Parts: sequence; C-alpha cells; structure tokens
Amino acid sequence: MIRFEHVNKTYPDGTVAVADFSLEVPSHQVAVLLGSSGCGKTTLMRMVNRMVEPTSGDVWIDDDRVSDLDPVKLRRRIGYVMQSGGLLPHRSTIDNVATVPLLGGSTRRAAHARARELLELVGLPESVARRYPSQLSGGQRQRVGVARALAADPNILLMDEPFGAVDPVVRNELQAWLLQIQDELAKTILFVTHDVDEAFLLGQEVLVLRTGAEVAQQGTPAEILLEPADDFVHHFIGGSRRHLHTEVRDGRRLVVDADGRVAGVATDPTGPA
Ligand SMILES: Nc1ncnc2c1ncn2[C@@H]1O[C@H](COP(=O)(O)OP(=O)(O)OP(=O)(O)O)[C@@H](O)[C@H]1O
Repeated sequence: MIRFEHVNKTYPDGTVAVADFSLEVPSHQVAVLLGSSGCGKTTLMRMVNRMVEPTSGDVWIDDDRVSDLDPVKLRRRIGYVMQSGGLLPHRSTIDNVATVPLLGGSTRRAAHARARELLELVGLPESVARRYPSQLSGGQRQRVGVARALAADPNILLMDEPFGAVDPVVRNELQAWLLQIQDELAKTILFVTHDVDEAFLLGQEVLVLRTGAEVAQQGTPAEILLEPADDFVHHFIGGSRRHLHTEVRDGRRLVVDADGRVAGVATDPTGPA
C-alpha cells in the first residue's frame, strides 16, 4: 500500500508543484495519475522513493513513513521505470538488468541467471541480451526498463510515462503486455501519464489532476467517463467526442463510445443504461 498524507511541495524557486495531496493506493492495484504537463505528476511519484522530499506531509509504504527509511535501501525495494527507459548506454541489456541483483549482493552468476529469467518474463529473445541499448528498438528498451525495475522483486512499481516515447502501435502492445504481466505479478503500481486512453485502460483508480496536483476527480475509469465531475474533467477526457453510453455484453455492463469501442467497465452492474 502507498499512502500520501496531505503532501505539499514548493520548489526553492517558489513553484508550488503539489498542494495538499492525499491518496491511498491499495496493495496489488494500479492507480494512474493523469494530467497535463507540469501539473505535478512526476513530483508526486518521486516522493515515494525520496527522489523528491515533500515540503510538508508524509508518504507511507505500508507501516513505514518513507522519510524514516534510508533512501538507498528504499529505492532498492521500489521499481522505477522512466519514459526514456533510463538504461546505462555502455552496458549490454543483460548487464543493465543484472546490475540490480549485483547491487543487492548476488554473485555475478546468480545475477545473470536472474536477468535472463526477467528478460524472458518481459518477452525479449535471448538474442537481445548481449546488445547495447542503442541497438534495441524503443519498445524493446522499455521492456528492458521494466525488467530492470522488477529485478529486485519489488512490491511497488513507479512508472513515469513509461510508454510515452514509442509509436502508438508499440504503445498499445506494451499496454496490453503490462496488463497481462500485472495479472500474474499483482504489484502495487503508481502510473503517470497524460494519455487519457492509457489511463483508462490501465488504471483501476484514476486521478485527473489540475495544476498543483489538485485532484479534479478520482474514481474508476467508468465513473469518470460516465460522470465527469465538472467541465474541466469533461473536456480533458474528451467527453464531447466520446459520446459514451453503457451496454450489457456477456453479462457485464460496459462503457462504450460512439464507435462501439469499449472505454471501461461499469462497476455497478445494475446501474442505469
Ligand atoms: N527541480 C525543480 N525546481 C523548480 N520547479 C520544478 C522542479 N521540478 C519540477 N518543477 C515544477 O513543478 C511543477 C510540476 O512539475 P512535474 O515535473 O512534477 O510535473 P509533471 O506533471 O510530471 O509534468 P510532465 O508531464 O511535463 O513531466 C512544474 O511547474 C515544474 O516546472
């Protein structure tokens, strides 16, 4: 579980990036922070692994206040995937992943075995293990980034626009793949994006943020799609172009757009159509 308790962040130049933000992400769930550039998403995410210290307020992981934990140890128990993949350019794919268990005290042999296992988990063939990041496609690099984030077997994954730098087709593939591995791994994931469709596809809980990380609306994708809290949310999620309604298919009440595409699952199966 990750809990933000009334956190604030004002940077030294006076920028108020986060003003009184609270959230609880239950274990094994995916929560998505959705908002436009500069609204404070990355600042919030980095408070979890102490890359940013809140000006006031606390972040908790289960019963631990993160400010009481050693930042290096804390970062080793949390997976972090960045937009750029964050790979070390002069290390091969397998070494990029093996670095994490090596730092954790594994032998070189055990670290390589673990790295091979993870590369297989993220669907990369053996042939890429010896390649350098510059010799991989954008999608492959992001998969290696996820493999590395999973290497310490963390309970928590922080994902900051992890699929932002790849083309839409690969992006869709990576999203589907993440949902598939999350089915198996059941990590607690905090995911940052400015892409509305990505947020609704991946998030069990979505927070639509305004500047200063002010929560414009928090809810399941279906709740937000069907009942946007105000005009800001309605416009942000593209409500007017979506023309949403609900429909029962295979016994499930789905949120469907004007083209018949499923935009979400309504949580209340008896709710109005
Ligand atoms: N180190 C810093 N010093 C001063 N201001 C900062 C610093 N880091 C971020 N900010 C400012 O804080 C606000 C929130 O930034 P943050 O990076 O958290 O937003 P974001 O929603 O993640 O944006 P993006 O989607 O563009 O990454 C912005 O106004 C940004 O310019």
